[in-house]
Amino acid sequence: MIYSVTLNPSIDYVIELPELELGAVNRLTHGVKLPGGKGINVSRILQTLGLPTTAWGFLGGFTGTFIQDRLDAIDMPCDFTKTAGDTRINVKLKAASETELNASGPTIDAAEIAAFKNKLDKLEAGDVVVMSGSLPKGLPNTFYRDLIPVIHAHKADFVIDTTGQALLDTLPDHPLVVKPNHHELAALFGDPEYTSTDAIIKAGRRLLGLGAQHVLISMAGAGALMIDQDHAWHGTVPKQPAVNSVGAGDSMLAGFTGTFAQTHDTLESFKVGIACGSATAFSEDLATADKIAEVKQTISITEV
Ligand SMILES: Nc1ncnc2c1ncn2[C@@H]1O[C@H](COP(=O)(O)OP(=O)(O)OP(=O)(O)O)[C@@H](O)[C@H]1O
Ligand SMILES: O=P(O)(O)OC[C@@]1(O)O[C@H](CO)[C@@H](O)[C@@H]1O
Repeated sequence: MIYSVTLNPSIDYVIELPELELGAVNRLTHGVKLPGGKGINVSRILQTLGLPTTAWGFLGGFTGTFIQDRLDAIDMPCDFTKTAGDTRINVKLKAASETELNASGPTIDAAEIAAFKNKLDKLEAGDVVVMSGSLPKGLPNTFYRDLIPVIHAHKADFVIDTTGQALLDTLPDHPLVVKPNHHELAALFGDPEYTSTDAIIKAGRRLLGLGAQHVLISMAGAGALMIDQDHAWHGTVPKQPAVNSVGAGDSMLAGFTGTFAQTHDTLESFKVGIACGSATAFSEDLATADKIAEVKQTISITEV
């Protein structure tokens, strides 16, 4: 089972207009409300792939009810902890360029935190916990890290989608996979933007040396790299107009983690990860199974 943890879910209100004029009344040409938050996106893709998943996190208020209803409608297994505050609404504005307005979310109180932590008792050996997204108010910055000993005590693996020092701090605990994009990787080691694949691979190997089990480096339209103890591979992505960047990284992480948990086949997991990421980039919402299968056919992987 793969459990996703979304401590700060959101309704993603995706709106479109030809051009945004600040200080004026703007009329939308299109608007859609989606259940969002990085972990929820991970679980949605896992479910699309037919892989077992359960979504954990906090939901509250009318916005929380909306998300729960939308997930129930697709038969997503969920076990959210109820919060007194309203789950946030994030605005994803598509005009000449994409702008995201992410709210801070409700404050979580001590009783709600304790109720959430009790869920971890359900973990079994071989499960994976994917923790991603921002922390709502009320939770300490160490919240994700503090869950790791509990996850390990159940002989389960973990993934934390984070960046910077928070990412480095998790490495000694051997995350199943880390997924920086190439800009985040450069920033991590205080380097300027990398200009060669070799330099990116070298930096990726440093993350392996520090404890990551797999390093997945996404490079948007330039494809992705996968590095493990024995190999480094580059995967191409197909050329199609990208219509959506929201959730592409989550989709990639879901594709890799879910496939690896089932098969322990790094190469196949890498391929599925790229297919899920790119299929979402080419779709208005998260990728469908058909789109993932179509995109997967076009990916080629080479050892580098
Ligand atoms: N323009 C694109 N064309 C094809 N595939 C893309 C494009 N943008 C993203 N992808 C796919 O999605 C994956 C993740 O994208 P990206 O490198 O932007 O990660 P990220 O920065 O974590 O994304 P996010 O915007 O979700 O935070 C890429 O490796 C690729 O497979
Ligand atoms: O504010 P956070 O928690 O960092 O990110 C939240 C978010 O932007 O991430 C997802 C895409 O990755 C969206 O569904 C959601 O709105």
